[in-house]
Amino acid sequence: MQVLTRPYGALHYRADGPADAPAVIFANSLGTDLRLWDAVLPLLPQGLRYIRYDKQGHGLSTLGRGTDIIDHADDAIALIEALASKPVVFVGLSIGGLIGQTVASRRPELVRALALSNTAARLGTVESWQARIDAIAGHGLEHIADAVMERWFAPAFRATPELALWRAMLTRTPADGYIAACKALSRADQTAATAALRLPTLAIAGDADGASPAELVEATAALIPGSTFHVIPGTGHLPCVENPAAYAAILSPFLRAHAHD
Ligand SMILES: O=C(O)CC1=CCC(=O)O1
Repeated sequence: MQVLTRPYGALHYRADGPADAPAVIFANSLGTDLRLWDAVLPLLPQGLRYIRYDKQGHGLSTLGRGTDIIDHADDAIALIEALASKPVVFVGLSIGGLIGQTVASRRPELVRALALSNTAARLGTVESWQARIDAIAGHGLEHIADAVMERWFAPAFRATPELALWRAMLTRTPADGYIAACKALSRADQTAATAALRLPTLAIAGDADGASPAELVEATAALIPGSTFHVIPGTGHLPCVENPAAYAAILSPFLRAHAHD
């Protein structure tokens, strides 16, 4: 078990690949843990150091404050500083993408390239996040789980037995950790900061994504000059789970082009 000590507690991470290799860090979405990347990692280029972690208040990581996107960016910065000797490629999905945008704008010297998956510079509204917080505070995560599955996955994947595992991952997320991240999402607006980013950027969307529709992902990518944008057909919010081969086919050339000096 790999752990980074933080001022508020412990961050659970996993690093695979040679310790001295160029590093790629993965930040996952609301209600998921680092297993989000299990299916796609074996399909990515060998010889890189792949670092993934449970956001604070998710998976095995303890919760600090976590109600501001900067709290989460500070965790990612601490991981990069502890584990990587050179700038990393940052791959962020959904809130993980907002964390990546925040790290790239606050500490540009740490990020050499950015992969923005199923994310945007702003996700949802203050009202929609408050409604979700109220629902969970009143009835728990089970109450919202079916609606979340409809945003996470396209109908074909929702018909598979694997759906139950992802639903369990969501409902087992600590409610306080989930609510803290919802508060961070409700406040986060990276639009101006992301428009000032100048680094190689790849954006990935799913055409059945009910949380960050493809047009929204494309609009965020368009803020960064030179970015490229890809849609994976037949996938929802978590295409690295639904179609890892297609996801790796898009991400791998980007890593080969940008992970090395
Ligand atoms: O749960 C959802 O609606 C999907 C999602 C929104 C932000 C995030 O990280 O996941």
